[in-house]
Amino acid sequence: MRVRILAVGQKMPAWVESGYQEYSKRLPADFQLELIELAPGYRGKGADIARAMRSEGDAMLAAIGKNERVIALDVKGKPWSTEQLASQAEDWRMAGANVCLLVGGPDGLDPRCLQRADQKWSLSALTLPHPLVRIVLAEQIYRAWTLLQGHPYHK
Ligand SMILES: C[S@@+](CC[C@H](N)C(=O)[O-])C[C@H]1O[C@@H](n2cnc3c(N)ncnc32)[C@H](O)[C@@H]1O
Repeated sequence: MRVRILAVGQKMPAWVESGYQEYSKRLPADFQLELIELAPGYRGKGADIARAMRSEGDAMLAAIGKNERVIALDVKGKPWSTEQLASQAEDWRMAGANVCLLVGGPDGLDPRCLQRADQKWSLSALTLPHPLVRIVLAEQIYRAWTLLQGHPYHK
């Protein structure tokens, strides 16, 4: 089974890279977690934010695999407990499904990406900075995997 994170934002600071790696590297080969970083739209002087989000949306929609289950990370989505995430992951594994998780940039996800999603997942009622979201995802996916394995990490 493969889970891909499609996230807006490249050239992240070292703490983001190492936070993400800290958890993603713990997962075994048969539960792959892959991070695809997408270029942010232009937000410099005179930027048109709607246009920046459209270009991020174009890249994200093009990167979604043909048969992937698409889950948008959205503060207004449905909250899942770690147990619910583990149960979802088990369903995905049993169905042989590949999954992609969409993480927006500073201004959120392009509305077309939210429409394209099969499910919308909220990590919290708090709005998190987009670099932190990929780390939280890696940790929660690792935690869900340990729960399925009966590993003592999850208490
Ligand atoms: C800085 S947030 C964007 C905030 C923007 N105002 C919005 O409403 O989406 C960047 C991205 O991180 C993800 N994100 C931030 N907080 C989240 C949360 N609590 N639950 C799920 N995803 C979240 C979403 O994918 C969002 O598009």
